[in-house]
Amino acid sequence: MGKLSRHQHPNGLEYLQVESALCQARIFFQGAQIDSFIPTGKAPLLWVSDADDYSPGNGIRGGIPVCWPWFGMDGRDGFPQHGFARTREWQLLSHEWQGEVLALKFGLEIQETDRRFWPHNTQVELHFLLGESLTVSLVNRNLGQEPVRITQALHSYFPIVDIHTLRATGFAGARYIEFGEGPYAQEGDEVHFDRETDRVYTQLGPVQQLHTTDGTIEVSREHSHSAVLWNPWIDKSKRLARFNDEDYLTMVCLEAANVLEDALELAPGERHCLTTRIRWC
Ligand SMILES: O=P(O)(O)OC[C@H]1O[C@H](O)[C@H](O)[C@@H](O)[C@@H]1O
Repeated sequence: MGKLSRHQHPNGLEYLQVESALCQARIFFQGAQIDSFIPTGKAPLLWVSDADDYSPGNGIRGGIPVCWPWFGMDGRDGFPQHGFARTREWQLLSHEWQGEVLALKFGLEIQETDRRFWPHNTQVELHFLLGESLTVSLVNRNLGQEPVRITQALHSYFPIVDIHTLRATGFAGARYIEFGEGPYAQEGDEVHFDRETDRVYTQLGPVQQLHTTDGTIEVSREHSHSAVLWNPWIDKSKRLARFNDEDYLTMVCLEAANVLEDALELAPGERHCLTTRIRWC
């Protein structure tokens, strides 16, 4: 059995450290945000900016921020981009070793001050399976009497060595909206990067690959037909908080989502589980 321990970052945030025969991982209570996952004998599977100081109240620039209960801008005054879940404290509900695989469950209690953003009676949990691969599930339950609409994403940041040589595959047949325009039909199966890319894909198949010079990362999704593919390129990198000007060279985001026509419409009593699985292959 591996080891699970609780620590505090020098700047205040508390986190869980996981060490097992299969992997090492670090998960912060703020946002239930994993910022490091290293399968044993392999390179890190998640990217995080060294410009981030892990100060409380900001989402960490890397790993997997949870965008919930809306993705992007809600449009209403004062509603934060990508929802509020990524900057709130989550609670650890359970941990269970399944051999060398660790299962962790976190829950978010909606505070009174957040009721203006989210007056609905829902339950949200984030589940991790930490083994040779990383599986993350965002689980929603509608406990109220009215249908609830949610848009969401597991905003995964990946290390890709060099954006100029990255090939992202698995996009054939999908459609995307970019910078508010489209939908465009995806041409071919592959995406290359030579400019700012901010695509919201729909009708997307369940598995994509990121081919880097260090190996191929496979990203698969369940109960999700949409994903976001993002690299800020040169100009936007200069404007982003907790991000170095050159960081765009070594990261890409491929975010398992339920957005646009793939948004959740949860009927009373309904449960939905968005899952992403990430591994070197
Ligand atoms: O800076 P953040 O609020 O974390 O957002 C980072 C990025 O998230 C998504 O990928 C959006 O599609 C981008 O437009 C946005 O810039």
